[in-house]
Amino acid sequence: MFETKVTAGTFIIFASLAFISYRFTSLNISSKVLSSEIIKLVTRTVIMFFMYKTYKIHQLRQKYRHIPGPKTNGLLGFYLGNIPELLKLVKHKMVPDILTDWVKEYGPCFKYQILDEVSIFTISPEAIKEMYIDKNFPKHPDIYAVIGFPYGSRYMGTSLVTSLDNVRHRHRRHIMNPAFSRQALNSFMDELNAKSDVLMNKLRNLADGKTTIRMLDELNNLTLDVIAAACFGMQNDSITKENNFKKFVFESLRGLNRLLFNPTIKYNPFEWGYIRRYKELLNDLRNLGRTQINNRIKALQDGSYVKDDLITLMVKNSKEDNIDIEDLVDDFLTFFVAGQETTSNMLAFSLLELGQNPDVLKTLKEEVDSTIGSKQHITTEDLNKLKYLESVIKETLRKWSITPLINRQSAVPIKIYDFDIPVGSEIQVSSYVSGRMDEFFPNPKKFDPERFYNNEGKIKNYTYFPFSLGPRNCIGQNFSIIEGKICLAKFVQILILNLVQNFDFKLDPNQSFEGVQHATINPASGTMAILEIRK
Ligand code: HEM
Repeated sequence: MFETKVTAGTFIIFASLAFISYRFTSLNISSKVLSSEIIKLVTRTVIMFFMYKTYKIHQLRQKYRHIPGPKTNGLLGFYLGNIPELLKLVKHKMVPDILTDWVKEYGPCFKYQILDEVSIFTISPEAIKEMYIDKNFPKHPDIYAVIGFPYGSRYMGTSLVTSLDNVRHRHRRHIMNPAFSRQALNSFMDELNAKSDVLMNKLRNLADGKTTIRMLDELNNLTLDVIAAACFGMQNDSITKENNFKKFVFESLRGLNRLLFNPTIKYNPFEWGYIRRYKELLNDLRNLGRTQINNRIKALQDGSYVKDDLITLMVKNSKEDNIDIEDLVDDFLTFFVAGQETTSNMLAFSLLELGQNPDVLKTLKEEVDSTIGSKQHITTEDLNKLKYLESVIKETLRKWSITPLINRQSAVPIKIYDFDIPVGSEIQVSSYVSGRMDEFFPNPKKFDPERFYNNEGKIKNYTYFPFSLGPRNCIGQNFSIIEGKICLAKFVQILILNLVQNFDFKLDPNQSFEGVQHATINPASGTMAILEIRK
């Protein structure tokens, strides 16, 4: 949002300067007169721009004055909105924690202002249903334009996540859905087991009761390899080796996070070198994606054996759907951005909670021992029986919903509680915030998987939506739950027949047990754990 404003302002000033210089150069006027005239015109342009903005902000504030929200402070607050207090607050808290506090202070539907934009935030289950399911409001352009084209370079482009056109989205989603069907998920079980085994083997060598392991790093490698193999038929082995693909994916996410949290970075000349390198990196990453897609196109043309996986579906349907290779690269990258870090953070938070809640860990181990014992290849049937494990994962996503915020733009007028919401408003919701409301989840700071265990009717609808809702919900949600269950089951499992055993673990007490916000919410210290072979 902020970024768009700065870009528009800069553009207007540069365009005026270019126009003025052109006019005077063509009239052949002396440089002294030219500079004083330029100064006058620039001053007039700036004043007019400023007056125009003042009028627009005044109108905007009038439009939303009936909705409560944090007050803005004086004249500066009129123009900047709530930026000054937000900048103070984010030093100590994540944005979703600030929003949680604001719900308590201003009620379940409130507004806040950032420059000349007002955002509405709500936890209303009825409004969430209306926006995400009944009316399927489109995504709001601000944030998705940045993640589609960070620093003006194509990254996720106009992919399944970033597409603002619901009709186009429906079409593409329809093509990709079969790659995540029940049958398809069954076919991933070999890869999921195999990749988790590689990680467990690596961890066994580090499980000496002394070495502190940053679990998030290890889990990041696992989730990268799993998506690469299951969706795109790539065998990278990032768990045990460094490789360019891993480097490019992780670096590209880091650059995106920097931009999201500091939109002014691209106006800082000291950062231009970094931005140039970042753009080259995106280019290299897209080249790798393009090669992968071209290989599959060729294999299909040659009649070679190919798996009926996501990349095959994408390629096969691209011709008739008028999708070009760059669109395919957008989606290729999107699956890594959307599915890799999210799942590894979910797993790292699960371990962080299990390490702090020994009773939960004990119950989980008992379930894993009694359900799969020392079986090494976990099947779908095994997973279906691991209900407590599933509750552990669901509760992790309640307390630590990985996506901090999602938003929609109201396409028609709606009412949230007693407030009329004007058409075109940006409306934000957050499963993190709803998940921390006492009225929906009593004692919300407590990690309690029982909330989800045999949970028929226990959870109020539309108060828990870590994978979003409706036609634009997460296509990979079942995939990530299965992946999480296999990985956690193997982590705590005792394997007797092969004489290899997995882990007991304790958390390094000298770490933060809080979250930190990037594009996703991560455990602040990355879940530092010391492993021992399970006795
Ligand atoms: C714990 C893990 C995950 C969480 C918490 C999560 C969360 C979400 C959320 C909240 C959205 C909606 C985003 C929005 O409205 O902007 C989303 C969309 C999406 N996710 Fe996930 N996700 C996870 C795992 C995955 C995995 C494993 C994959 C792929 C293998 C994946 C692929 C996608 C895609 C492609 C979309 C866009 C769907 C569409 O608009 O049709 N996600 N995810």
